[in-house]
Amino acid sequence: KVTHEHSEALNQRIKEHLALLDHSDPDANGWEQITEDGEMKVYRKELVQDGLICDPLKAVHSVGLVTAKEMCHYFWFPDVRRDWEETVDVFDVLETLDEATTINYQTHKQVWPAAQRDCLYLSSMVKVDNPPSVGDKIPHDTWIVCNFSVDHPEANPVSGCVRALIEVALICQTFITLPKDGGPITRDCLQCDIIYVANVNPGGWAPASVLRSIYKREYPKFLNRFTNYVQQKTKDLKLLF
Ligand SMILES: CCCCCc1ccc(-c2ccc(S(=O)(=O)CCO)cc2)cc1/C=C\c1ccccn1
Repeated sequence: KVTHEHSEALNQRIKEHLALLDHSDPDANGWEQITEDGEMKVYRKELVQDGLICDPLKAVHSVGLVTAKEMCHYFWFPDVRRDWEETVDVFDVLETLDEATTINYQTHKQVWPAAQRDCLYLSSMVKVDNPPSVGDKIPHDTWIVCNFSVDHPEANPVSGCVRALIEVALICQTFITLPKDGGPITRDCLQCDIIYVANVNPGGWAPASVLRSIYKREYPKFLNRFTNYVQQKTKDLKLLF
């Protein structure tokens, strides 16, 4: 459905990201694993565009105790962004397009000797109906958050920042193991499978070594910190489907 000027672009990106649900073996297709931490595996591809390091990043993870909607809600919800984001300085919502879509402006902490980066992007949370089912596991529900760079007349960029361009998706699926005793579904029955992809164009020169070490260090940290945050935030709340 078209509700705002970016609806078409959003729907197109969601379609492309859902192709990831075919769980094509990340170890294939040229993905190089850079981290493994329990259920979390982080992959990258080496990609240079116009002399800039634009390595695609993909992470797969599976966490208990939370639903796909909870994971996507806390990833999308602007009011809690500072609770789990630690590389962001300035964060503003420039426009709210609908109850699940905002346009955000943020700056990232400068990493010497590169110039500071900022991002101006649309962020939308969408429930996926009839997702492609994979193997024999049937997901209870599938949610996606898409963050992608857009222009906006009201952006008041922090001077000195280089505009980074992002294409990010967080896809979450809830799997439920019904309790043996036929009792109610509790958080112990939940498993949330996560696919996170991030394509960041730094928008201008930065040393390859600096960029690649930032990504190798920061993505696993962010995924661990964010998933722990959601488990803590939801542990005494009603399950949100
Ligand atoms: C010289 C430094 C160039 C890189 C700067 C940078 C650009 C973009 C981004 C970034 C990373 C994740 C998203 S998101 O997943 O949409 C969540 C919303 O914030 C949006 C933007 C980060 C960072 C810099 C650091 C960095 C890199 C990974 C992970 C964490 N921090």
